[in-house]
Formats: sequence, C-alpha cells, structure tokens
Amino acid sequence: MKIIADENMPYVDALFGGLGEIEFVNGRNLSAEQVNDADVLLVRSVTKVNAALIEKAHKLKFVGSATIGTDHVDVEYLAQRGIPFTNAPGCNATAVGEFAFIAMLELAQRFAQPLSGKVVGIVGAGNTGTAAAKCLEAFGLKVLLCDPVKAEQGDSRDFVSLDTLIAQADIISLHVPITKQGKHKTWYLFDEARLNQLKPNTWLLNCCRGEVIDNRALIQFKQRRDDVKLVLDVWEGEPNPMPELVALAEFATPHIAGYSLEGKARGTFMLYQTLCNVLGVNADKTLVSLLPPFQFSRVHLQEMPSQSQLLSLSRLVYDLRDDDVKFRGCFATAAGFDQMRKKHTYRREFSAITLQNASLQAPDNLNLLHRLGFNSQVN
Ligand SMILES: NC(=O)C1=CN([C@@H]2O[C@H](COP(=O)(O)OP(=O)(O)OC[C@H]3O[C@@H](n4cnc5c(N)ncnc54)[C@H](O)[C@@H]3O)[C@@H](O)[C@H]2O)C=CC1
Ligand SMILES: O=C(O)C(=O)[C@H](O)COP(=O)(O)O
Repeated sequence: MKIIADENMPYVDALFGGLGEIEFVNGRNLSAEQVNDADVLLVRSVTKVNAALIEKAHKLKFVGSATIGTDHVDVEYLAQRGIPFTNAPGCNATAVGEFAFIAMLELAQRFAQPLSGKVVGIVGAGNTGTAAAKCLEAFGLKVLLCDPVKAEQGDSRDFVSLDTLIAQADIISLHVPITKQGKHKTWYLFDEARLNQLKPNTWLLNCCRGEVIDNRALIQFKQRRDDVKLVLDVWEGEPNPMPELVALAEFATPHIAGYSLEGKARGTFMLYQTLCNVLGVNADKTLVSLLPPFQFSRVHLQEMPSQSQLLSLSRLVYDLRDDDVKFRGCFATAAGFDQMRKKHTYRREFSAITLQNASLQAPDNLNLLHRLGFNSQVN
C-alpha cells in the first residue's frame, strides 16, 4: 500500500509505518502525477484536494487531513468517488486556545495593562473558540460568545450578536471557519464597515483564516487607528502576507497557532485511527507513547502566580515573541513563510507542566491553574 504524506506531519512513520510504504511530499506543491499510484493521501491545510489532484488516482482508498479546517478539500468530490475522508476536528483546539490566551498576556505585558476586568468577545464558539474561552474564564474574565450557527442549533450557552460583541468587547478573538456562502458566511466578516465599529483600544486577534478580515481594509483602518492592537497568525493570500499589514501587527506569526506538539500528534493520530477503521485493522498504537518528555515538566510555585508570573510560566511552553521576531525576518518570500512553518519548534501545551507546591492547596488556586490546563500536584 502506498501512503503519500505531507512532510510536515509528525509521527507518520511511527503510526503508519506498519501499514504501507510511505512517501513524504511537499504538500503545497503536490502534483497529480505524485498521487496517481497512491492508496492513501495524508495532507495538511496547504494541499488543495480536488478533482485536478486526484482524478487519476484510481487506487485511492482514503484521504485524511490532519487539520480542523476543511476548506482545502473538495469533500463533495471525494464523496462522489466514494473515497472515505476524515479531518481531525478538535486536534489543535487547545493549542489555538492557549495561543490566543498567551497572546493576550503578551499584549497586557507590552502595554502594562491588567488583563483582569477586560471583556473578551469570541467569534465562533466551536472547538478553538471554546478552548480560548475556557482559559479566559479560568482567568476570571468575562467572555461574550457570538455564534449564530450554534445558537440556531440550540446550543444552550448564551450568545450575543456580532454588533453587541463589537460594542462591548475590549478584546476580540476570531475562531470561525472560512465560508463564502450562506447567511453566516465569514469571508470578509470583518470588512471596512465592521472594522470601523471597533471600540477605541480594542485588541483584535485572528487565529482562524486570513480572509475572515479584509486585509486591505485592515491596513487602511489600522493606519488611522493606532489605538487598535493586532495579533495576526493567519493572512489573506498565504503564503504571501501583505508586508504593510505585518508591520502593523503587534504579534505576527505564520499560521502556527495550532502548532503544539500535542496538537500535531493528535491530528496524525486521529487519521491513523480512522484509516485503521477503514482498513479493518486493529489500531494498536497509543498517542501518549509518541510524545517526548518536556524539559520543564515540573515547576515549583512558591505562591499563586501574578499576571506577569503567569506569562513567565506560559513562556516555558511557548514564547510568542520568538516566533514574532523570526517571522518578521522571513515572511517576505513564500519560501520563508513555509520554511518557518516546516521548521517550527513545536511548543507544548500547558498540560505538559505539572505545578507543585503546597500553597496551591487552596481549592480556588488549584482550580484556576487546573482549568487553565496545567497539571497540578500538591506536595
Ligand atoms: N491558525 C491555526 O493554526 C488554526 C486555524 N484554524 C481555523 O479555525 C477555524 C475554527 O476552528 P474550530 O474552532 O476547531 O472549528 P469549529 O468548526 O469547531 O468551530 C467553528 C465555529 O464557528 C461558528 N461559525 C460559523 N460561522 C460563523 C459566523 N458567521 N459567526 C460566528 N460563528 C460562526 C460555527 O458555528 C462553529 O461553532 C477552522 O475552520 C480553521 O479554519 C483551526 C486550527 C488551527
Ligand atoms: O487545523 C487547521 O485548520 C489549521 O489551520 C492547521 O493548524 C494549519 O496547519 P497546517 O495543516 O497548514 O500545517
């Protein structure tokens, strides 16, 4: 069995090695010729899986994308061909949620502001939005959710309209899929008119898809409104972000909000489980055996961390400043953008750290750190 896999997918050898012969490819430039004799195709978000790519891949019996988003896959075409497809919903939700939370801690540090007391608006209350809300609520912030789709589906949480969210939120974090049609389409959800509604001093974070914000309108808006601060992980026209926009962002990264080691491993593992199911073979590997030990796996806390101490703790798993600096040095070419993604030093999730100290025994303290995602051990 021939398995074609994106070279940026970790643990493919460990998980799929026993199932067939693996060929690693550059997912962005994958050609139809390369997949013609494939039985299994494992991709990431940079590969357009459509008729043009797989029309002649007559042996293809499974396509998997180790991502949450599916906008790069023609799922209808796969269904017509009867080719089983899976993505990896939720695989990197914790990674994106923690990225957004850490970015807010970084902004608070940079502008010497307390995060406490701020109201955060989450647009899109699915896996990543909910993960971000979990951290923010654990930290004690008021969170407003806007998700008309979930509201219509009868989700029992409280939702507000986008207008209310924009009017009330000090920080807005975007977590929607990119959709071009329908009454809840998200393409340019934040257009010029919407951007002009932002309250003074709003922080706007985009960790979902670049085109959810009209990037040209954002440049013009930001040039007039320096009070608004931007954290941008995703860009219109990737892998070629608009240089003017990069310069206007406080933190800029190359679509790596979901790149925790745990998140990437979970993504590959979910594909492995589904493929085993499709092939009718036993999935005998475990996710936990894949992850290496973390160098800061145990941290002693003398007291409940302050906001800046929590940032220092968070920087043990992920220092956003490093990625921001690297990105500004390499984004100017498509190769630079992709190389940084390819060579990204995986960060860990909060759960990789076990916090130890008797003073954390107070249930509220333990609860807060636990709900943020850290492990805790009372000694
Ligand atoms: N930067 C990165 O590395 C990553 C980016 N993503 C992107 O983030 C997107 C969201 O991921 P998940 O939260 O896991 O997806 P999800 O499908 O679990 O949640 C998306 C939510 O957005 C809601 N939604 C749809 N249209 C909306 C609208 N007009 N207004 C408000 N809410 C709306 C949906 O009802 C759903 O609840 C993905 O589709 C993907 O494009 C996901 C993971 C990593
Ligand atoms: O899951 C998604 O959706 C994403 O956006 C991915 O985290 C992006 O990563 P790649 O698949 O492009 O490596």
